[in-house]
Amino acid sequence: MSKHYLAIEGVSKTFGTGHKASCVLKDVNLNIEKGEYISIIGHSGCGKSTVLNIVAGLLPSSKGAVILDGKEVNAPGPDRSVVFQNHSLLPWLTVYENVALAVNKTFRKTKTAAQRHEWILRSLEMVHMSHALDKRPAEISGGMKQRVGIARALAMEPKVLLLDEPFGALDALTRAHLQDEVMKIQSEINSTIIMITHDVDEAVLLSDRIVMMTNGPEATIGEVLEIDLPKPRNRIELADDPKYNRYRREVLRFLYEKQRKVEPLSAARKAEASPVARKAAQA
Ligand SMILES: Nc1ncnc2c1ncn2[C@@H]1O[C@H](COP(=O)(O)OP(=O)(O)OP(=O)(O)O)[C@@H](O)[C@H]1O
Repeated sequence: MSKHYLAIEGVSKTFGTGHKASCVLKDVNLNIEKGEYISIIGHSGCGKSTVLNIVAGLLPSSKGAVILDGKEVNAPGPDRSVVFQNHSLLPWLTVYENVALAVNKTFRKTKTAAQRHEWILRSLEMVHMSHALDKRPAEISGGMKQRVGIARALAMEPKVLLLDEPFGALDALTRAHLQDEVMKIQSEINSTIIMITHDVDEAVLLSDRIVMMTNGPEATIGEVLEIDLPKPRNRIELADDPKYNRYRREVLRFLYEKQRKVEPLSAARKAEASPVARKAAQA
């Protein structure tokens, strides 16, 4: 049995069968310790969400296994909660009720009604949403909805919090506020987090390690970068920190030099690139 808190062991994933089979992930291996903040970064379509969905138990792997705290993951469970880029709150329930739904289900047998109520209030307080308990999702901003989604996910006290581009749909300022809040919450409750991001600064700012994925098909982990910066981290101070900038450059180098994404050429650009077309243009 794995001695690590979370182990992704030799995970491969093929979608489809026969001549339509496509091997998206090949032999992904990663060990994560309790309280670690891991970011997964890689070009669009390489398989980041597939990894996250396998850890969440939403997708089965074709080969290999995910072991969480000594138990193999085979299905979704309350020990892993997921926050997606676009909030998944129920529109007919209030902020309080959205969190209550998860809390009442998870702690039905282990907490009294009064304890559950306190817990819902505390979870919403952590993300500064106590002022909007009775509002419905349509009455609050995108950033606030994402806060409630995070509160709901944390309220279930998962062993691992899985964040799939949680700040991706937010404007830069809201994004920065929410990143700071997540950093603070993580330092307070020591949660184990796996986050998918496309944002290099976000990855360096928040993570203990950045997992960089190669391009698909048959994507796997190319490099893992340890971020040895003291916490709590301050985005303004780090902007001039040589170590921070070196980490940033290393991720950028991986993405834009080592794993440069070659987009398929459009018909027009292909024609432009052909020697005949170039000659014709020069004539
Ligand atoms: N259910 C599915 N059936 C078939 N192919 C799938 C399925 N889910 C994902 N794929 C394919 O697997 C590949 C990886 O997809 P995935 O969503 O994991 O990538 P990603 O790195 O998260 O992309 P992005 O950054 O754009 O969100 C893509 O080519 C996608 O089309």
